[in-house]
Amino acid sequence: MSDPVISVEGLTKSYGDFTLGPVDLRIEPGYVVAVVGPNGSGKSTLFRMLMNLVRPDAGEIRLFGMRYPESEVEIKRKIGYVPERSVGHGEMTAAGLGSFVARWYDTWEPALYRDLLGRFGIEPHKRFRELSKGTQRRLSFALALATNAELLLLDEPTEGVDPFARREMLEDISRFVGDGERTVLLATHVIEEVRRLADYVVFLVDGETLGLYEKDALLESWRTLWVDRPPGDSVPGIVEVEEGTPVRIVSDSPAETAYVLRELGTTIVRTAPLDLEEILRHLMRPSKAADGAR
Ligand SMILES: Nc1ncnc2c1ncn2[C@@H]1O[C@H](COP(=O)(O)OP(=O)(O)OP(=O)(O)O)[C@@H](O)[C@H]1O
Repeated sequence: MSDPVISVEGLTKSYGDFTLGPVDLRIEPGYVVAVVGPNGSGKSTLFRMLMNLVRPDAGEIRLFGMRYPESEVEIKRKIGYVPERSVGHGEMTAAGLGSFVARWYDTWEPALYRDLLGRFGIEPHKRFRELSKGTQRRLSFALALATNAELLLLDEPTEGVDPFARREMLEDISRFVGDGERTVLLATHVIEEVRRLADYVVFLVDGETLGLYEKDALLESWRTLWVDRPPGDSVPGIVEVEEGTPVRIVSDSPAETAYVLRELGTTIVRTAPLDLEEILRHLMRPSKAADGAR
């Protein structure tokens, strides 16, 4: 069996009151995995540890079956990284940055880099600091993509980018993973990115992971049901009830919920899938409640 691209076990990192983890994660090649969580939930900290820019307090990271620090160079040559903030690029031009990054990667694609700069409207001889924030973001993205590396670690790559440019970037990511062999870990707040790109979703809330979900299975497993009367406490799977005519129910086990409702003589007027945004809101809720109870 081939090594997972990313394998993380018992990974923790604390900053004062904040603790990330323990995080356990196993990502096989060929998938796009979205890391979703509110501000300050630990997404960038996780990415920095995967890049060995921050040292974990405990736990183990393996990338392509290799470990830091002994295999740092081999690992980094297989990763294209868009950090949350690009540091030290200010005085360099897009052309200069391209030449600099190209030296590190056998897989660097100069034609793809030129094409991306052209499409993004980035003049090769302009300095990084002279570009708008969104354009700087797109340049960082172009640098990561043109590495043609096996793994992309994208930490909110479209932050500050306008909606048209964002759509183009999502298409670029889709093309990148097109052959099914490359892997992408993408931190994002943008539900559209999860919907359009992700095979799996990892939720991070206040440093805790809520597990790895298969996106399509997640979308299938939640439904809204409209019924002719309030459901009562004995009905399984109910996550939310909204009074009205009809009554609106959110269920995370719709088959069981519907079965018991029918047994009780309740009429189900209509059912519909739940959109991803609402599923995320429900999933993130229990951890908040547990926090409040502590
Ligand atoms: N170098 C550091 N020193 C002290 N605290 C830090 C440091 N880096 C991160 N933190 C803290 O760790 C927590 C998680 O931050 P992190 O940047 O990983 O979250 P995030 O999920 O990426 O947030 P956002 O969505 O806002 O980018 C925050 O409370 C942050 O203040």
